[in-house]
Amino acid sequence: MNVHTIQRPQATQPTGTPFFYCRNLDSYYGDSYIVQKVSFSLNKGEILALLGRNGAGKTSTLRSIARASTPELHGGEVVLDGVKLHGKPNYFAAQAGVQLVQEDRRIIPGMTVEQNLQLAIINGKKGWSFERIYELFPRLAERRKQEGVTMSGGEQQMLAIARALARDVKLLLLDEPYEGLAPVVRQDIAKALMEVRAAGITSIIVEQNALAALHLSDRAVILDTGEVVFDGTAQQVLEDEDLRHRYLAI
Ligand SMILES: Nc1ncnc2c1ncn2[C@@H]1O[C@H](COP(=O)(O)OP(=O)(O)OP(=O)(O)O)[C@@H](O)[C@H]1O
Repeated sequence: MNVHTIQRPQATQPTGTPFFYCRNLDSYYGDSYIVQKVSFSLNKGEILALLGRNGAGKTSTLRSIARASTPELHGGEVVLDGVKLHGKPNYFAAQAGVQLVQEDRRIIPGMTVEQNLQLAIINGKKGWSFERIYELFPRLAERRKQEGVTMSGGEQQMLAIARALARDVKLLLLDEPYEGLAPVVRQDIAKALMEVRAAGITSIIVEQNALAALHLSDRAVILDTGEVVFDGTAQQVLEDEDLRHRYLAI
């Protein structure tokens, strides 16, 4: 499948109470004010590309939404499916359905693919069955008895996404899912993410390869020095050369 030709419904700005929103997020590393009044919202089942140059604050925003321990969220609201994630202990976000797939993939050494999946569901609500996950990623099915860290980068990325799906994920946060992957493997990941989207799961993708992310996404938010400078559809960014040049250098 060519992701460039995927037909997507027209993305719209959420009206009423959106499925997900963050409002005026303020996050700090120590005294450094990094995420500055970031706000955006998403409809259920949409993919949002969170873009910007190096150091713009993409990963920090993603981590703030996931309520990771750093950067520290000092202010703002994060609401998913009507549930407030701000003002709660950090672990609550995962319980409420936020899953962050980090750039380094975090596959547990010494464990097989299947053991990595089993470990993911030891605590908390279960999501997709292993059968359904293996249908999405046949490569993982073939390698279920193989030690996870001995697989290729693409297969490890599949396992990292699979672990999130094994949990009851409502908002999938992907930090650089294409990092270090060959184009053909990126296509496999893109195809899987479109299937995840078709299953109604909402995703936010941070990706250096902005064009690839835009072709996959409904919506786009661009950050510059920790602030939102654009919030609209992915199509708008694809069509606006000035905008792309100014903030994404593409
Ligand atoms: N652990 C940290 N401690 C202090 N400052 C940090 C830390 N992590 C990131 N920063 C700073 O926060 C700012 C935003 O970084 P962030 O990683 O969120 O940007 P990014 O847009 O994801 O960049 P990249 O595309 O290069 O990964 C940068 O100035 C960075 O140096």
